[in-house]
Amino acid sequence: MKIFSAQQIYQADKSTIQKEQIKSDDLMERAANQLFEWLHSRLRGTQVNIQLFCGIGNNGGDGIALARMLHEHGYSIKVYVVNYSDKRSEDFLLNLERLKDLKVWPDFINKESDLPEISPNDIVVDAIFGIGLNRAPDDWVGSLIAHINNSRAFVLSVDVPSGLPLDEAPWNPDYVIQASYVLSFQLPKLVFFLPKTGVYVNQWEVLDIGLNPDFIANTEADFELIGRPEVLPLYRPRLKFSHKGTFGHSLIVGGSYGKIGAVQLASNACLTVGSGMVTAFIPKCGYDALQTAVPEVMVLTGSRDKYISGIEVPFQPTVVGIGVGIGQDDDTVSAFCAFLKKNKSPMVIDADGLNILSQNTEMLKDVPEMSVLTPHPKELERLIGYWDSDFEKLEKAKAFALKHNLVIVIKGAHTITVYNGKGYVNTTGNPGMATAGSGDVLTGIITGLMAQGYAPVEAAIFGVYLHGLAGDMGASAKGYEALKASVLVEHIGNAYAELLRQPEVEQKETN
Ligand SMILES: NC(=O)C1=CN([C@@H]2O[C@H](COP(=O)(O)OP(=O)(O)OC[C@H]3O[C@@H](n4cnc5c(N)ncnc54)[C@H](O)[C@@H]3O)[C@@H](O)[C@H]2O)[C@@H](O)CC1
Ligand SMILES: Nc1ncnc2c1ncn2[C@@H]1O[C@H](COP(=O)(O)OP(=O)(O)O)[C@@H](O)[C@H]1O
Ligand SMILES: [K+]
Repeated sequence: MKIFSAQQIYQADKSTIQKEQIKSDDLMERAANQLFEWLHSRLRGTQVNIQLFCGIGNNGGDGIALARMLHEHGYSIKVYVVNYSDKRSEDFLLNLERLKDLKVWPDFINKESDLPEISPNDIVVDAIFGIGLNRAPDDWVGSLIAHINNSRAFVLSVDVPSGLPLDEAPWNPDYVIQASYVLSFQLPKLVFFLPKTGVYVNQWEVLDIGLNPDFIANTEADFELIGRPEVLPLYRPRLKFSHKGTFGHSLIVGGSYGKIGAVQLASNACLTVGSGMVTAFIPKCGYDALQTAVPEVMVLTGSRDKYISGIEVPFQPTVVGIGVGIGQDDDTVSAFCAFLKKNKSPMVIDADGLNILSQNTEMLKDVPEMSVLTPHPKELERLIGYWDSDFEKLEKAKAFALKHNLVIVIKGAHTITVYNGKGYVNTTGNPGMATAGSGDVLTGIITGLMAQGYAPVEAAIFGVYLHGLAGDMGASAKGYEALKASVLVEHIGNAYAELLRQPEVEQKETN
């Protein structure tokens, strides 16, 4: 699903109005109808107090129109107009008149007003600011927002949590609605998925208000949300007469004394995701352990006992995954540097492999184009420098990826794969995956997919999704706390099965 900027959403609104020859308040009516249906189908007339806080723009207009529909269906409502500006939108004013026609009189909240009482049992509808927010809310509006947040009521935000700008960090983190649920129009917003702004969104859902589908299809978006529909077409089915050579020979280079497990996890994941063959290159100390732990993986060792030195392999791997548990010993840095100069295979680079690159930036020119780098935020910062906001982070990562023609996988709750000026936002995974070694598993997965012929950016997008799905299935079986990285590997097969599962309706039809 595409993720549009605020500007693109306004253009989509405009093109819909033109194409369908409707008025902008018709679109607002549609939006409010969708909001109403969502709420009504859940409440089914339950007598709960619904307090609607409406701004004076179109987001407020949505709230006022929703208030009318709730009132007409007998709900107990209280409407407040948050009067933060005298530049009221036409559709807001139109809907305010329609509400007054029903003899519903909103209270106006101004600078001087007392904050209304909100019970934890109330439902709050937050329609103060939408995507038009372009400067810091006044302090009195911020205080109202903080008051709503402190009420412990269920807060339903219209389109976006009020106070959250779409393209920069909030001016004051306390002046943003902490939404229990966000009903967002047509397309999800990038801020829902970024670490600093996603915290304001507990749950979200998109409401289809029928914006011009041609416009959406033909407009290039900087970001895309990656769910099952986006991932399924990337899957490469296995053919009957294929053999292990068809699915590539992966080389995993890594490990050091005390960190051989990282290679075990990565090579096991690489094999489990379907690489035809996997060879691990490790320091001598790990030989017995790795051969015992994963007998299917072939093992080569360097000349030193505890660290990798002189990476010599007697074959040309299809793909190389390098860096997990590798450390930063001087010999290892030299070995990595020499290996980069002679290596001809595409690469996946992780962990200390990335840290070595950050400290020896001249090595970057030898990294094969289209390689996949998989940094967590700290590793990314070492690579591209400090950022002030998630938005700056993404811009810098995009520029770095473009400059070196690389794929960068920024790991996190919503891992974002950046390539060729675009960002692909993952939707699978859970906090149980915040555990040692889960990144090593991802390195193995992406390497193993590239070995099977997935293009690097596809391997990254598909791999991140599958890794998260394995995490979700692992968490269902074990719970968050007990989810270890090895459990992720165990669930790779289930994740494939889940991805390829026929939807239930189709199954019924074929039975
Ligand atoms: N345009 C359309 O056709 C549709 C718009 N819809 C709604 O319209 C919203 C956007 O509406 P608007 O563009 O009116 O913007 P908002 O309702 O988000 O904001 C209202 C206005 O306040 C001003 N403003 C921004 N920051 C402020 C601040 N800190 N203090 C005081 N004033 C400030 C801006 O000039 C802005 O236009 C969407 O989020 C959505 O809820 C929906 O009704 C669907 C259809
Ligand atoms: N809260 C979370 N929700 C979803 N996925 C997470 C979360 N925390 C971590 N992950 C995932 O777990 C992996 C952690 O990788 P990394 O930080 O490299 O760990 P390690 O170095 O221990 O292997 C990443 O793929 C990341 O996306
Ligand atoms: K809102």
